[in-house]
Amino acid sequence: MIKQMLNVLTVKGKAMIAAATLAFTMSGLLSTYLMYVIVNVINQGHIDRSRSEMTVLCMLLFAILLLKAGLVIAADMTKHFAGFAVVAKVRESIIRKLKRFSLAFYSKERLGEISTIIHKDVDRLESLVGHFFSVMFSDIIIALILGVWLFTQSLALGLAMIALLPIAVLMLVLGLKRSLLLQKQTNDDLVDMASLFIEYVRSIPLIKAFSENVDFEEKLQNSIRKFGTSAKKQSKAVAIYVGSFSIFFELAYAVMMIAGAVMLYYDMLAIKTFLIFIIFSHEFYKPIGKIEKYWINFLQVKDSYQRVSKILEAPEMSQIQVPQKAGTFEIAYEKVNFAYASNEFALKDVSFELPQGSITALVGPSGSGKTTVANLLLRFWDNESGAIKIGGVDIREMDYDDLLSNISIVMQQVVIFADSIYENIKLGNRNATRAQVMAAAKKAQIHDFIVGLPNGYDTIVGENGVGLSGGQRQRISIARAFVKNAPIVVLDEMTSNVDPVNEVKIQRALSTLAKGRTVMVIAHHLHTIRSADKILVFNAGELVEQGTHESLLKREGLYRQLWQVQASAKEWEFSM
Ligand SMILES: Nc1ncnc2c1ncn2[C@@H]1O[C@H](COP(=O)(O)OP(=O)(O)OP(=O)(O)O)[C@@H](O)[C@H]1O
Repeated sequence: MIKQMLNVLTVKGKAMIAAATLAFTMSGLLSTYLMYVIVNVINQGHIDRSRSEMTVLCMLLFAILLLKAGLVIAADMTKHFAGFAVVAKVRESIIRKLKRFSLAFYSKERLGEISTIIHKDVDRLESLVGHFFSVMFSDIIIALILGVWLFTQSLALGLAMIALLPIAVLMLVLGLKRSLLLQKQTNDDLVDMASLFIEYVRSIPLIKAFSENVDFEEKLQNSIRKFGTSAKKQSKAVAIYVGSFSIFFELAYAVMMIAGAVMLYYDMLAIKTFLIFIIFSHEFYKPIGKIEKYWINFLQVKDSYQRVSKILEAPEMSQIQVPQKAGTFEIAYEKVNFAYASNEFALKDVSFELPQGSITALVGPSGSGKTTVANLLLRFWDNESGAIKIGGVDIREMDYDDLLSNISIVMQQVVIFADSIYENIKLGNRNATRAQVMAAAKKAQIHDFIVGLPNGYDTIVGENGVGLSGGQRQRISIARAFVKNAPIVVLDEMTSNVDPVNEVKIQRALSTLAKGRTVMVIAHHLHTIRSADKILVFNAGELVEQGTHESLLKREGLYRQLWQVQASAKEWEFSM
């Protein structure tokens, strides 16, 4: 696992960990050397020596202290740099990967998971790989060096020093394994309890409206009790194994002391050697005493590491080696079949064409597959069979960034970032000048609104900024499409009601945007797309009719029915 985690690091990161380990090791060894000098002084009675010798000794001690302080500062800095390098590298890799997944990857649970990974898991990796590794490695190296040295001082006392360690470590490992099993149960119970709490909070309005919901509350209380019981069971197990480990660990030291005292009594050991063992065995025992801490850290990070690896190793959307470019921008769907993994819905043998520069509307009952058809063009998902072509080139043969650069998207749910309006529009084209952004906003009918804001184009919107209405958001999104100036536009018409002024502005902006481009509109209000060049009518994943508004009305088909339903709904609205 250590090896896998180190893989997260770049060569530079690994070098920084090695440097931090070296600095910590040297600093630790200097501390022991300092102690050794003092032991020697006490043992050999140097106190009576000449003044000049004492001065040299004091200066040596002082130099060692200074060097040690310098090393600690260097080690601390490098370990933090290594930590930052981990965070930056992992987050960058995740961001790069996220863009390369098809949308099938992003289920609702995944979104929560990704956010946990980016925030919590990467930080944990940082703390372990960056901070913990160097300290742990140096503890082990120091212990090994001191262990070997102590054995050369006295083999017998060395053996006494380690006599009980295997039992202590065995107790600890067995206990930790049991705790691991119990931890899984505790975690499962915690997840159950948390989900029930979320469900409870979400349904509070319902619970308030329909008297008390005794059953639900009882379920919640049971889950709290269940979690409490498993948490207690785990704490008990942990206390028992930590306790037994401590007993054997302390006993190991006691055995060494007793053995040393006996050897001293029988003149088998010099007092200085005994003194050395008493002082330096602490450093030798240090990493063993910290095993539990290391283990717990590893367990926490293991989960985080696995979640991070799951993302970094998840299969990406297929990328072509020698990408092709589209020269023209007519679109063709040829016998396209596609199904989501999670439900029955499927697009069946869908074929149609969108001539370059024309407006095509996708209509049909809710759930008939209009959005799915549009999403396939953006390769949010890949079709299973058939082909989608732009200018005769299969979109899977195009470079993905190139494909997206040819398409502007105006969706219903407009994502506004917590930034200035200017930056939000510029998102459509990073190279756009301020004048181009303003020209786009004018064409999108949003310029007047923006200049009326306190800081004009520099007003911060989105989270913690100025709020925008649905209509204004959509016009920002249209402005983004204008600055992007892509030859293809995919448009999801708004279903929610906007006020008549906003609606007129949006319609005007969209008409300007559509000029000279190949436009695919997912239409919900049939009256807005009457003048489209072509209307494609979908039903349950199949393309059932296509033609102009007039030609489709003449046929006694689904379009006519939908038209009549919408017309009668309007009449009903007026007669209310
Ligand atoms: N991400 C998804 N995962 C699984 N199924 C999906 C997903 N998105 C849509 N579907 C399903 O595919 C079917 C078609 O959905 P789609 O959004 O394409 O229809 P639509 O015609 O655009 O509907 P609406 O007019 O209501 O927006 C629906 O049954 C829907 O539940």
